[in-house]
Amino acid sequence: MYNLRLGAKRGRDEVESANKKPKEEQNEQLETACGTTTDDSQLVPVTRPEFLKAYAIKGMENVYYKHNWIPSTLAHQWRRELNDLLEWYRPKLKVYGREIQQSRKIAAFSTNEGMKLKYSGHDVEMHSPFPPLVEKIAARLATDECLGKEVKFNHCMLNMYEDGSINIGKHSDNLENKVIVTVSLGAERTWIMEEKIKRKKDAMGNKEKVQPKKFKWTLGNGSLLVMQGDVQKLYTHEIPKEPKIKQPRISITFRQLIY
Ligand SMILES: O=C(O)CCC(=O)C(=O)O
Ligand SMILES: [Fe+2]
Repeated sequence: MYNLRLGAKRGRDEVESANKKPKEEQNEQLETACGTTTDDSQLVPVTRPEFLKAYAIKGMENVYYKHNWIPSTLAHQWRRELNDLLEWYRPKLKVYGREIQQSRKIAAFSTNEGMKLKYSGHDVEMHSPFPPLVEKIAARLATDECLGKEVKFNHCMLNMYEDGSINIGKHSDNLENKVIVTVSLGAERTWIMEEKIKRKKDAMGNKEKVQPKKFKWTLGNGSLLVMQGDVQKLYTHEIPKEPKIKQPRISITFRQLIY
């Protein structure tokens, strides 16, 4: 079980400043997938009891975190190699009719050529198949020692954080992402998940004050995070800016996308 820092004071400041996020981040959840295949029989969640038991995040369901999945030297090596991919680019998002360039570079891949993905008015540049190293990492995830052989991914999105000035604002991913497995490579970054709550109004029409539960921990170099089930419906997640961090991080988010 990984040790969490819940609702720490420093976290609060970070969450508040992350809330004043640039407009480019605001609509990140408005992602739509389309294509021709909806055969999701191949898309099964992680069920391996040993993994689920050992790495469950306390206080949440369907979120799992393994801090030392691979040795840190290997993680650095993978990051350097992925850094040289030719598919990295900065998406141009349309927000309230204006075009804004996202500060975070991404690279997107699918196993099937027909997969199309859109977010914030932007058609994601999708490449197929997965690059050899990404394929190798996916195969290492899908073993009996890790997630289990049956856990396959049809899409992955890589994110590049050159340093702590690059963040990802508070968002949830589309529910069509049945499973998201994130491999973190490089600089350690803070990860915050926050419960989504619908605040009721009182007789005067004022919204009730409720403190959403927050979960916050560090995503280590070579770590593994799994989100599945209802997680996107129940929680937001974000990686705030951390100006003191000067080192780069790349995340690979392996996904099972129904499209
Ligand atoms: O970089 C990460 O670990 C998270 C990225 C993320 O939330 C996303 O791509 O939707
Ligand atoms: Fe996300």
